[in-house]
Amino acid sequence: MTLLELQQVSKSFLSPTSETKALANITATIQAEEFVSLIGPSGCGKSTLLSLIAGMTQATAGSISLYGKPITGPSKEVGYMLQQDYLFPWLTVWENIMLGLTLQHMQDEKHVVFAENLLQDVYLSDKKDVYPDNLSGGMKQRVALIRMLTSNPSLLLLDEPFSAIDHQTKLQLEQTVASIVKQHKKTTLLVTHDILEALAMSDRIILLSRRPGTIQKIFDVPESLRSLPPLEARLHPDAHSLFTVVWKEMMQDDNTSSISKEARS
Ligand SMILES: Nc1ncnc2c1ncn2[C@@H]1O[C@H](COP(=O)(O)OP(=O)(O)OP(=O)(O)O)[C@@H](O)[C@H]1O
Repeated sequence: MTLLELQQVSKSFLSPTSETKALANITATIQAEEFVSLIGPSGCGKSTLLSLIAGMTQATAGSISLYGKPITGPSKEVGYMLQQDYLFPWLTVWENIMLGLTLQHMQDEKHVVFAENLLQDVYLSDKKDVYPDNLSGGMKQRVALIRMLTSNPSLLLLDEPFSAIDHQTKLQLEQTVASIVKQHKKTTLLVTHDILEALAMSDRIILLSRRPGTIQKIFDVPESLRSLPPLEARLHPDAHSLFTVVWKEMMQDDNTSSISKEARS
């Protein structure tokens, strides 16, 4: 079943003196319960695409629909999580989580119990009354994850949620996200710069070209990786051979990006 459909989506940012073409003619569909990663060189429009799907900005051309209905603004059906947690420092963990529900008028018993269970799943029940300043970066991201999940959105948009934390915590969080997404049958679109992370977590990987971002290539992740938890998938030989394939494709388009400069230096 198709959950998300993008038809010829383009986005330009206009200023009085210039126009930045961020995305051009993006056409793609994402099926319910699919996990898709979005990769591509810096500035190719990955975050812009997520904010369009989240209904935070409007496309310049084309259409985006969720369950066949056009996206016209933010919706309860779509959860959005960024690199930084944006927890309110003057609220406790539990108050931060409840705020999300209150703002969406969803503070009923069913959702409160759901939030309590999720908090338990990520081993943070004992941190309910703690303020964010007393949490590690990984804990803050887990709270932000639960805050997003409590309203039970169908589609999760994750914009580099693991990039601001240390490597060990990132690997643990990948495991947590993968298991929650599977257990709760979510559809997920993840923006990442980490090709191995994309291979370890996804069913498909969409590679965007450099700006204006167009779909350069879509990779199907083989069952040998999809059947494994991310930590094991990262270590599988297929992940390493596919890494090379994806990397080469990325470099074909992008001889001027910071990544290729780094690789050549
Ligand atoms: N609000 C805005 N106003 C003007 N230009 C913008 C705006 N948001 C993004 N852009 C531009 O659009 C292009 C795409 O930006 P975007 O942040 O989507 O890229 P990205 O692929 O997510 O980059 P990165 O991987 O570095 O996070 C960039 O050139 C950026 O400067």
